[in-house]
Amino acid sequence: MVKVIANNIEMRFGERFLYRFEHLSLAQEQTVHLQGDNGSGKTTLMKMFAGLQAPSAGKIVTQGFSTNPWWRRNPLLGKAVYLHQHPYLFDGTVDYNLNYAHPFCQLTRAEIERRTVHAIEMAQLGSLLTQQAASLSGGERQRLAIARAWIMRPKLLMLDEPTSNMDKLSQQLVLTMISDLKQQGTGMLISSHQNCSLTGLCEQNWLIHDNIIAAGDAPTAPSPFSAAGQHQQTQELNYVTAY
Ligand SMILES: Nc1ncnc2c1ncn2[C@@H]1O[C@H](COP(=O)(O)OP(=O)(O)OP(=O)(O)O)[C@@H](O)[C@H]1O
Repeated sequence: MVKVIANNIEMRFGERFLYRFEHLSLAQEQTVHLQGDNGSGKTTLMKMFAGLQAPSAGKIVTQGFSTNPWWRRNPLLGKAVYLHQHPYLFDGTVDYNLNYAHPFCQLTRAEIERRTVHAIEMAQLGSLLTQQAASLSGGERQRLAIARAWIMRPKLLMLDEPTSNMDKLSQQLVLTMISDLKQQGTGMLISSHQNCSLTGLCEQNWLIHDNIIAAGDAPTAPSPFSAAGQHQQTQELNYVTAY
């Protein structure tokens, strides 16, 4: 079981103090909704859990990942996938972007090919395969980035505002891919300001407020596939920080 554990963390950028917390961890088979106002530090937290940003103080350790190659100093890089709200796509076609990650997948060639065909279907990218990725709409870019991640079947996935700017159809397609990854055991940290189509999948909630991060169970939600999937947060949160 793969796990990232953050202990006694403090995060600031110069004079800008974001938060302190004692302990938070993200493991496979765990799905967390990360909430907070603009600028509260959601992206920063996800980057820390993906090994892309070092905390100002404290320690982030990992469990269960394969040994790190000598040339990669950070044990998290390349193992936990972070998807930005405006995902980075490579110059080239949609097809090229879908195939780009193949050499980094720890799956057999046949399995990768099978998953690629399935991802194209799920994200409805079939008619866009020869189109330049740079010319895709915002929603199509997100679908492509999530399809690319789905093919790799990461152990941990950070999704930064994954459904912002998406219409209902794109949200539904992304929901199908993310639900599928959840069933396959991928641990996920999903950020959004409000409840969205994906938050019904989360069993935990981390809320950034007043420079602390409160962790608690997410309220029981109706199926995210139903029209009433966008539920209200009502449950009280347990504060895990004590500063
Ligand atoms: N590399 C950096 N250098 C300086 N300040 C930064 C850096 N990265 C982020 N910040 C600042 O830290 C704060 C938190 O940024 P972050 O992007 O994590 O917030 P967020 O909760 O994801 O915001 P939003 O909901 O608007 O996307 C912001 O005030 C931002 O300007």
